[in-house]
Amino acid sequence: MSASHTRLSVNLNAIAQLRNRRDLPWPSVTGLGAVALQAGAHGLTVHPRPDERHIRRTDVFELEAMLRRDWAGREFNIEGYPTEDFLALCEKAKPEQVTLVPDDPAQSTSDHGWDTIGQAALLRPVIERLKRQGMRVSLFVDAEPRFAEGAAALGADRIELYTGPYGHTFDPAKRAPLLDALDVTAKTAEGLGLGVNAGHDLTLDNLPALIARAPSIAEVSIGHAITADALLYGMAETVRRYRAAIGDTEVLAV
Ligand SMILES: CC(=O)[C@@H](O)[C@H](O)COP(=O)(O)O
Ligand SMILES: NCC(=O)COP(=O)(O)O
Repeated sequence: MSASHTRLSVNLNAIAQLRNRRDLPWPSVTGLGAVALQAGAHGLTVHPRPDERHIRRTDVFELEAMLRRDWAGREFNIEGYPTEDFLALCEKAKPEQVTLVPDDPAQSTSDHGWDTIGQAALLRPVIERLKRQGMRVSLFVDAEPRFAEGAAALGADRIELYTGPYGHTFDPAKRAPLLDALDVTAKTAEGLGLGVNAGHDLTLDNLPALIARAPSIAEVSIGHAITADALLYGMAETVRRYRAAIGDTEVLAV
């Protein structure tokens, strides 16, 4: 199998949510992040929401310090809605990538992408502000080519394809048109010079068909299913299984 283009970023939200059940420091967000990196995850992703239901500001800075200290070459990806607080957090943590997500604070999870055309006035100055400070900017979008076109016009570096509808579909026949939409949006983005990430409800079951259809996807960020599988197989073995599912055979320095 030829080396994959796709890399895995492990989202630690669910680990943090489990930790927050008690006033105790375990399961350790940094500890399990380190296990994931040791097993070859290309990076770590967090989505610090305003209510700190899972990832806390303190987690962000502990992870940033650990990555900078111990994991040269691995990436930190911070996701969130561009409030002033969120932008200030990113400017302090300086992750390699910021993924902007149009979530309302009351949402239970991310369930749609940006209207990169209708919300251009909000997004453009934010993208410029983050890029000026050396952070790569990715915009979370639904699988519609027009949103990739809007992201390119705004000067974003990447899009992240919202794969929730695909992840919620288990019938291969019903998955086909969803894969078509993801593929055409990815190809539209690439044709405009954008990188393509993907995420939300990706699993060991649905990843191979997605990567086979859109092999140019640069990064998949996965948290919910990886955490569920880690309860069965352990984090290290789970990361190895997800890397195999995306065809990532790169030998990384540890
Ligand atoms: C943007 C996205 O789809 C996910 O990365 C998001 O982080 C999920 O958030 P919760 O973990 O809070 O459901
Ligand atoms: N951007 C998607 C992500 O980071 C994790 O989403 P999920 O795997 O928890 O659904």
